[in-house]
Amino acid sequence: CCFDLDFLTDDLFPEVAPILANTKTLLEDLFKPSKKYCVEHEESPIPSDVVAECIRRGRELARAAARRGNELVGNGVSLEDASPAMLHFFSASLPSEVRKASDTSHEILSATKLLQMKMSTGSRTPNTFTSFLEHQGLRLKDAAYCKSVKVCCSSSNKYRTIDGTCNNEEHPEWGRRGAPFTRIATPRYADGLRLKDAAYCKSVKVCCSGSNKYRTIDGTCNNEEHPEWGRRGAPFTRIATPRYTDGIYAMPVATSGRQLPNPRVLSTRLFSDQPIGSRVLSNMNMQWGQFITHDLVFQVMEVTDKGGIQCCLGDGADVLPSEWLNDKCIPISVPEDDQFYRCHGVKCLNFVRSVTTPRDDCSLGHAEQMNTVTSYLDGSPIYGSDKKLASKLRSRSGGRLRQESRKDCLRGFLPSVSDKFAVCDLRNSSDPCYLAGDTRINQTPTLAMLHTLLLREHNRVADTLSDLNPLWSDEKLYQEARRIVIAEIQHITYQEWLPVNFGEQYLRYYRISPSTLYTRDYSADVNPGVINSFGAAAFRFLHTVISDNIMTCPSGYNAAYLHRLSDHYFNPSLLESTPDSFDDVVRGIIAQNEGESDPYCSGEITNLLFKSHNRWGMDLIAMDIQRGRDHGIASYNDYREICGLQRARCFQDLANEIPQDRINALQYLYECVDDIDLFVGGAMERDVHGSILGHTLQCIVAEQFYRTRVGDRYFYDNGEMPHSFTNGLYSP
Ligand code: HEM
Ligand SMILES: [Ca+2]
Repeated sequence: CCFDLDFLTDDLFPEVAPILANTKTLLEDLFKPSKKYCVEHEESPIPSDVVAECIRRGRELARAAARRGNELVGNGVSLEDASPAMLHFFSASLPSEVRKASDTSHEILSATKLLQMKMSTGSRTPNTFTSFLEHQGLRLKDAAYCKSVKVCCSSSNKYRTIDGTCNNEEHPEWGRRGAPFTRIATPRYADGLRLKDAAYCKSVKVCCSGSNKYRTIDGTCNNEEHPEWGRRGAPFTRIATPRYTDGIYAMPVATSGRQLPNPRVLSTRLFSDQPIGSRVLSNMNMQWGQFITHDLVFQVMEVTDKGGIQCCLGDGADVLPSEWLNDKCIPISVPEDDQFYRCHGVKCLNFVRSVTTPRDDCSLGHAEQMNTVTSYLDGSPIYGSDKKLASKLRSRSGGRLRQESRKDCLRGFLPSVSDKFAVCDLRNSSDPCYLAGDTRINQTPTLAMLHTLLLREHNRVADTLSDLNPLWSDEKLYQEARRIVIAEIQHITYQEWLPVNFGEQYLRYYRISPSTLYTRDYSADVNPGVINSFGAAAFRFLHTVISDNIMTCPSGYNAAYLHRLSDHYFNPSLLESTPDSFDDVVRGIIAQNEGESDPYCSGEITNLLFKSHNRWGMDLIAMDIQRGRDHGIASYNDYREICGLQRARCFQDLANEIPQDRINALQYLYECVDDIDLFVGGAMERDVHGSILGHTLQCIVAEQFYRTRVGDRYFYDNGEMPHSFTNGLYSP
């Protein structure tokens, strides 16, 4: 029963690294014949040396892929500044911690893939492999065995501690009483599924200080048992098994093994452009929705060391040939007969995979995408999700945030970014381009407007507090003002925005109804992390309510001017063209109705997204569909079941939730009812009573907002906690 690692041979390269296989020289060194390993029988746990070897080779493979990506950019395969594809990256570089986590996760994914190929040579199929792996993982996760050691040290450290902790400042747990013996050789245990090598992938360790009246900036230490929950950089949580073709990371295919329907075709056939306005909801409702989205979730795309990744020829005429294609590319191809793009000769839309991250315990397994902002509804777009940025945004006096003044304007504006031309699409160097706690800030003028209102609100509250408490420090004023502004955001969201959009009755049903009293709903068992299918599918349905135009109204509302959305992406100068402009935008967004929430979508976002100076842009709906696949989001049918509906065995079984004409369209486009993407199937459902969503998307959205509230120890209406608001803070 001996086997060797020769299974890692040339013919398997294309499966692990299809793109690298084209440049074989890179791989020759990686897969030299290796020494022999033995296993006793097929069902025994995986021998640790095999795991170690797969990890080593996976690491090399992932590093070779990253090197190749950089070389491609060095050879000129790169995106033009201010092109639609480049603007979609929001920022050309990612923070180093995000890059590092992404690199490690690719090493883990490649190792998992190699291991899968090894294990599949016996009775185990690729599909049973991941559940097998999970079982191994579970075994390792139980009991005290896997709790990572957390040691907190106080700053005064003149003397040794009694138990040996805090001697080494980087590793305060080294040498402590109760430490495991160290090894100088690999143990002969058959359990090595976790990547224990500290330098390679550290299980997440978070240290919390005792004083915790205020939230941390990065979301850590909210949950005292699991201080890592909800933090910036956490993996998204899943409520369904992912739909990857190989169970690990490969893009999903149809049940038949053929390609799933083309996302652009689904977008044009099912989400056509019909300007129907909502009868009740204003455009501010849309804007608030996007703002809280940015508070809860930000999945970023992979980049190279040198910037964004190019997947299509510069003019979109085709996909790049495979020898120039980065392995993180998943471009959307455009069919020849596309009504819009064919006029511009476009056959390829740039699209890149989301950054993945290791699981908190570094275990092997399928891909998890990273949320680069805090999962809590905590004003992170205003304050930032990391300490460095948060600090850059503060004025360091009176608890205020930095703001800039403008001639003839009473109120302040957001500060300016230093690299304006890199992140905005500007016509003149005097055009504004703002810095805030979130890099998506400049996407539209109305988003920047809401950010500005909240910045002004923070400074207004800080000034009021400072008048009332002249002895408070800058830090105290900042934290107290931040606490109040976060409470306002939570209150508006739960008390007003959710009921108006999703129906009071349903909020009661899902136990997230607003309340005017203190609550004691906090539950330390609820993980507030963002559910992958919420960000990558369900909440994106609200893209259908975006209007074609931004409206501005002069004071007195005696006129209304419309500005095409596609002329204003990444250029917020509409807010500053005259001293009255900002207020005109505020009046306009309140007076204008948002789009109806139905599967009709503005061409401004399905043909012209981030168009800048070009004649064509990207398609947001095609992106939403492709993103769901990139994240391995389970199918619509799986989610029907999870949300309590009958699983459909044929298209006609959808009739209770989806109107007949849409069933016909789905049947025309998809081969099998099990293939329907969650975003698409969910969007086709009839609204449930009082909501703008159908049953399945509503169920995911409601689950998320339940977790966001009940899993947040600092939620503003929690009573009887050390950090709770006192009653009547503002009473005279
Ligand atoms: C003019 C308005 C808007 C524009 C231009 C816009 C554009 C975008 C873009 C470009 C993405 C990233 C797509 C990707 O790479 O996968 C995105 C993601 C998303 N959008 Fe919007 N959006 C807008 C409004 C909204 C609104 C109103 C909502 C919901 C209320 C929303 C919810 C989302 C969600 C949940 C994501 C995923 C976020 C993430 O995972 O990072 N968006 N949007
Ligand atoms: Ca947040």
